[in-house]
Amino acid sequence: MDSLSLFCTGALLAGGLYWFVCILGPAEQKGKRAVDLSGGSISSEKVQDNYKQYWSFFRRPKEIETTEKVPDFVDTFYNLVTDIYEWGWGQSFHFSPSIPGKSHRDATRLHEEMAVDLIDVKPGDRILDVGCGVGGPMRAIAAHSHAKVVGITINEYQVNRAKLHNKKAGLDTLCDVVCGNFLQMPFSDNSFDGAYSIEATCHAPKLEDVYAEVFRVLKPGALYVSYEWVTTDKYNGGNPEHVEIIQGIERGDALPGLRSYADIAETARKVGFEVVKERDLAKPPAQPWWTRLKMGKIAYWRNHIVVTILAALGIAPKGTVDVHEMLFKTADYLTKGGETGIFTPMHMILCRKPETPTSS
Ligand SMILES: C=C(CC[C@@H](C)[C@H]1CC[C@H]2C3=CC[C@H]4[C@H](C)[C@@H](O)CC[C@]4(C)[C@H]3CC[C@]12C)C(C)C
Ligand SMILES: C[S@@+](CC[C@H](N)C(=O)[O-])C[C@H]1O[C@@H](n2cnc3c(N)ncnc32)[C@H](O)[C@@H]1O
Repeated sequence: MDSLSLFCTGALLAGGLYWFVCILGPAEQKGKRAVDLSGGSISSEKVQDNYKQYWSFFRRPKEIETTEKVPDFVDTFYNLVTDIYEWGWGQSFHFSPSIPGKSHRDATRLHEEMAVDLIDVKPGDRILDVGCGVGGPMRAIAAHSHAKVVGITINEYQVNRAKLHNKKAGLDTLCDVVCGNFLQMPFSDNSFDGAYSIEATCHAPKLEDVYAEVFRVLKPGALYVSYEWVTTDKYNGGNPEHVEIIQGIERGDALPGLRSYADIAETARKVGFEVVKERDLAKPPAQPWWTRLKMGKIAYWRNHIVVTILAALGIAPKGTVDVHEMLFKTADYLTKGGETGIFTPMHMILCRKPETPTSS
């Protein structure tokens, strides 16, 4: 090979590698790098076992129905997926409607700001983020509203990630994060001026339990908004294809059982809330939320190769490949859920805690 063809081959290889890693690269450029993928709070050698344990819950559905076991199962799930989510999606672990001409990052931020705008918050108010993840929404909401946000998550690894991100963003004076169970929150009665939950309460085995806790900690007159994962009126439990899609979503997202849209307002009223507004934010004119999942398909293949190589080299924990594969399949089920219209991740409910207690 003469030196010119050697140079051209080298340049092509380098260009290809650059395209593969950087241009095709992760959805979120800042934050997690592939070489830092971990099993959250699970030690590297136990990731594979924990993944098997996660699946064993679904072989014994009764276990998932047992309320006390669910938070542990959800905690294990988030140890397994948090780094992959951050690496491939960003710091906000939720969907948002696509907005023509806007980036995913902007569409995500607008969806988060809408939540805080709905609960009518003033600068300096103390508000609660129920199921806060690594705090993407919390930071957008604090920066937009100047309210003080307290987030709660069951996963200790997420608490540490969220605190680190808050500090880096210079928002640690406005944002605080607590490790705890939203079914039994470590906060006093009547202590928050508002609350929101973004795609998190779907992990509660009984929605009533988490709504009752939010009701307890809110001040009278305060508002709570939630974006719920639900099946829509198009879902037909007698259709095997529908059942397969919904089961696929439940298994790949640590859900003890998806609820119907019709259960949400009923549950809110049952715990004492007044329902101010309820709407599926995915309905037209909103643009599809699942296009981002579909568009990322080539990057997911690239990620699969990267994860396989890193696990083979012992850089990523064994088991990361299985977790990644599970998410890959989940993305397909979610897309089908969106395309058929039987599922929405953004059924919005806005509730108020009455000024005076209602007699039951
Ligand atoms: C609200 C929840 C999480 C919603 C979403 C943030 C996540 C649901 C499915 C996830 C993903 C699927 C495919 C992954 C891909 C194979 C990988 O290469 C990069 C990360 C993914 C895109 C990942 C990112 C987060 C999701 C979109 C639930 C849990 C209640
Ligand atoms: C899909 S993530 C959404 C996170 C965040 N709202 C966002 O949009 O980025 C769901 C969150 O709910 C939290 N969660 C689930 N069950 C919980 C429980 N019982 N108590 C506290 N947090 C819980 C998870 O730990 C995770 O942080």
